[in-house]
Amino acid sequence: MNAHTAAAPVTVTVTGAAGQIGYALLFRIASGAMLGPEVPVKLNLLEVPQAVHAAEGTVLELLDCAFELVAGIDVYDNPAHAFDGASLALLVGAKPRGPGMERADLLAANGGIFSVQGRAINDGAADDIKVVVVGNPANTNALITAAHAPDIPASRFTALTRLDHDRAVAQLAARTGTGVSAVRKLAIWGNHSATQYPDISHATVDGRPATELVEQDWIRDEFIPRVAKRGAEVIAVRGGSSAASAANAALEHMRLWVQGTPEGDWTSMAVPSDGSYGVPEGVVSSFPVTTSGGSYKIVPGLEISDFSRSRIDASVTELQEERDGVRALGLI
Ligand SMILES: NC(=O)c1ccc[n+]([C@@H]2O[C@H](COP(=O)([O-])OP(=O)(O)OC[C@H]3O[C@@H](n4cnc5c(N)ncnc54)[C@H](O)[C@@H]3O)[C@@H](O)[C@H]2O)c1
Ligand SMILES: O=C(O)C[C@H](O)C(=O)O
Repeated sequence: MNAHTAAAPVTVTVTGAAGQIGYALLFRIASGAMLGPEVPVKLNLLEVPQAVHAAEGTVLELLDCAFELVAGIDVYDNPAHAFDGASLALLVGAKPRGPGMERADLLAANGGIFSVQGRAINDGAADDIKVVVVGNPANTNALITAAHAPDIPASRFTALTRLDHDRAVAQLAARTGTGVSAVRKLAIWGNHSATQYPDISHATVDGRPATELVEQDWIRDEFIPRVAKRGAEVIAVRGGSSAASAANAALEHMRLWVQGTPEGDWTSMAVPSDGSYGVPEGVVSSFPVTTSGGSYKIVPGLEISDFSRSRIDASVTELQEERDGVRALGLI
């Protein structure tokens, strides 16, 4: 089957389309890297009015690629129009963190964006809508978005921690002198922030337990902080927040959610907790998940060591504080 005989196009809404991540993301979605080579896409791009012109410039380039799978592209500055009929929504548009800023600084600045978009998704998106929030603070922004979409199951509102997952895979592969494809069953728990817990307790490298291949000191003193603070490292070295790697991770998050995780592996997604692993229900926390048939499932029954418990609890406490913060601001 080729693009011309395939099913109806899937409407994909991308916010922040004129930004750095948007520029690294849109061409790959349009090429079929997210939904596969047989699924046409209709792209709805949302921007603030002052950036619509720049987004239209990106559209010119998208058209110049002559991607066979693109069934149409529209640019909007009105969320109600941009989310109309959307099956997939990648909420990227937000103000990024600059040097020296913590994510908490962004809560008030970005929170308002997500309440408006949640309402628009509630009112106009397709029944099968799946949402990933990329804009920071991503977990709490997903919480805000879901809170304003009461007619849609909260489980459809997720946040991006696949970037942290990929960073952790790359660090573990480098340390063990293997390729990234040898690494399985890594997990990111908690918040997409410096408190996150990249966990290799259950990971394997070429089928061997990762914990037998690396030292505990390295895990605690190098691996965890390196992964958890990688966003700040990129900002310091690059002079701007990660863009192409974030776009790649957002695409992978959606690709795996729609197409399923491979047998014998997991991904990490921040999802509204169902109470698993003692994470209070409703808190949007990262977990190891498997996906199949367009649904995800938190990996059940993992043994959690005392060390892991304290790391997970610390990050979840931060998420609860963020939730209290946005509640105090009237955003949920
Ligand atoms: N979760 C992650 O792993 C991760 C990784 C990297 C970056 N981020 C976050 O992603 C976000 C975007 O980063 P970027 O580098 O692309 O930033 P950017 O400043 O280059 O682009 C952001 C774009 O969003 C647009 N925008 C702002 N408000 C909007 C709104 N209400 N509706 C639609 N568009 C809006 C801006 O006009 C801008 O074009 C930031 O919040 C950044 O911190 C998250
Ligand atoms: O850390 C940031 O502010 C950007 C992003 O969330 C990242 O992890 O690279």
